[in-house]
Amino acid sequence: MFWTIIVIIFSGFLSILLYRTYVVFTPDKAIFQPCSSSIDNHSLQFDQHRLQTFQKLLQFQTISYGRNKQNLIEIKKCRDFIKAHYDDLIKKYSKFVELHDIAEYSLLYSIQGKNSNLKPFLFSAHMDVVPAGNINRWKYPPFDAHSDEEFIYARGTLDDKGNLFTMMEALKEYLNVYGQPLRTFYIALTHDEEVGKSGAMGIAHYLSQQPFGHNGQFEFILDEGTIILEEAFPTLKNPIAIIGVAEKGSINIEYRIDVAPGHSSMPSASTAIGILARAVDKLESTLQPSQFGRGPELSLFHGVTPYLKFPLRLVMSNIWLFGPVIQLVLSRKPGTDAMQRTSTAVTSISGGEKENILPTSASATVNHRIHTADSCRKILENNRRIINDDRLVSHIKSCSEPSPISPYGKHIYPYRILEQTIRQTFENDHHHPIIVVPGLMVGGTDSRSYTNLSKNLYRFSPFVYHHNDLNRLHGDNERIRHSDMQRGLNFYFHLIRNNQLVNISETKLNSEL
Ligand SMILES: CCCCCCCC/C=C\CCCCCCCC(=O)N[C@@H](CC(N)=O)C(=O)O
Ligand SMILES: [Zn+2]
Ligand SMILES: [Zn+2]
Repeated sequence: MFWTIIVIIFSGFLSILLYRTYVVFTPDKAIFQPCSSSIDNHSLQFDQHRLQTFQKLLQFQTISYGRNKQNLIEIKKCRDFIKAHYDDLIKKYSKFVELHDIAEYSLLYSIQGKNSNLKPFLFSAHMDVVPAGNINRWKYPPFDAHSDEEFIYARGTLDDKGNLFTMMEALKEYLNVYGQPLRTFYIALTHDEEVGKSGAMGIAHYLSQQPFGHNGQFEFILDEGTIILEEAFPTLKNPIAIIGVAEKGSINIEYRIDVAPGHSSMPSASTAIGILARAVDKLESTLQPSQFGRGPELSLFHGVTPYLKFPLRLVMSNIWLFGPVIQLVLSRKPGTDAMQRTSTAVTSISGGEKENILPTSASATVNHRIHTADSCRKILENNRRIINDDRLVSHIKSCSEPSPISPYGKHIYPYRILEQTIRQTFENDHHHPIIVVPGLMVGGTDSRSYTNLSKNLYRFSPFVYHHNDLNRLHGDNERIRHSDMQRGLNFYFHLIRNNQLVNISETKLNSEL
C-alpha cells in the first residue's frame, strides 16, 4: 500500500514536469510577414566605401570622461563629420527632411511623413564613447579602427557608433529608394549619453513641443540595448535576440566616516580606512537578494525554454521547482547575475593624507544597478542592514528608479514589428532560427529621457555577441563583425520600411496570428 501511494505520487509529479516541458513550453512558430515581398530582396552591403566612412567615425576620440568632462573638440569634429556626410539628404529632400542642432552638440534628424495620422517613431544612438583605459591591453590602438578579415576594432564600435552609422545609412538608403515615407520618424544622435543627459533631454524637450497630435505620443522609441547572444545556454545553437523592454535603475551612494586625527605610531584598533574597508567588503560579499522571476528575465527564460534540449528544457519548464538551482547557475557569471538582481559595484574610494597621520576621513562610492523589482529606498535599507555600522554616514549622490516595463508580446504592434524585423534580418539561417525574447537592459540608455514620449520604449542593438565577449563593452578590444554591420544596415532599413504600413492596427495583427 505504502509503495503504491509513493508510486502514484511520483508519477503524478513526473506528469506535471513533463506536461509543462512538452505541452506548456512549445516553440512559437507564428511567422508574421510585416511587409510586401518586393522589399525583402533589398539588401544593403557593408562595402568598402561604408567601411571607410565607419572607420572615420570611429577615429574621432569622442571621449566622455565624466560629468562636464568630455573631449568636446573631438565631439564637435565628429558631429560636423556626420552633418557633412549626410548633408545631401537635407538638400535633396529639403521638403520633408530637417536637421536640428540640440544642446549644441547633439543632432536630431526629422523625416516628415505624408500621413500625419500615423504616430511617429524615434531611433536614438550616441556619438560619445567611454575612455579606452590602458591602451597597451588593446590588440590595436583603440582609435585606429583597425579592420581585419572579420572584425573592426575600436572603442565605440558596439557602444554606440555601430548603431549610429547603420541607422543613418539605412535612412539614406530608404530615402533614395522610396522618397518621402508615410510615417514621420526621427533619428536622435546625442553627444553625452555616457556621462549625462543634456542631449537626450534637449531632444525630449524639443519633441514634446512639436504639434503631432496623438497627445505628443510616439508609436515607439528604439535605443541601443541588449544584443543577440550566441551560445547563451548549453547545447543551444540558436542565437537569442533580446529586446530590452525595461532598463535597470541606478543609484550612487557615498559612504563616509569621519573620526578624530592622531599619530600613526599610536593607532586605535580601527582606523577610518579600516572601518570603511570592512563595510565595503560586506557590501561586496553580500549579494542583494535575487529577484529572479519578478522582472522581464522570466519572459526571456520562458521564450528560450522550448528550444532547449532535455534535461535543461525540463528544468527550465519547471521554474516553480528548480528556481533556486537556476538562480545559483545565473549567479556564476556577472552578465547573467545582473539579470536577476540589483548589482553592487564599489567604483571609487579615498582616504588618508599622510603616512604618519591617522586618517580623519574615508569615503567610498557604491554604484548599484537596480532590478525592476527593487527600488532606491529598498537598496539603501538593505545596505544599512548589511553594513550594520552606525559610524558610517550615507549620502545619495544620484538615483534613478528602474524604468517602467514596456508592453511586449504578440498583440503589441511595435514590439511585434521589431521582433519580426529581427527575424527578417536573420531569415537566411534556417538551421537555427533566431529566438526573439524580451529581456532586461542592465545598463542605462538615453531612452530614460524619453519616457514621457512613449510607453513603448525598446532597447536593442542588432549585433551578435558571444557571452564571453560581453566584457569588451566599456572594456578592452571592443570590436564588431563586418557581418554585423551588414545586418545592422538591413535591420534598420527594414524596420523603417516595416513601419510604413498604413493599416497597422492591433486588430489586423491579431487576425494574422
Ligand atoms: C541567458 C543569458 C543572458 C545574458 C544577458 C546579458 C545581456 C547583456 C546584453 C547587453 C548588455 C549591454 C550593456 C551595455 C550598456 C550600454 C549602455 C551604457 O554604457 N550606458 C551607460 C551610461 C548610462 N546612460 O547610464 C551606463 O553606465 O550604463
Ligand atoms: Zn551606449
Ligand atoms: Zn556605454
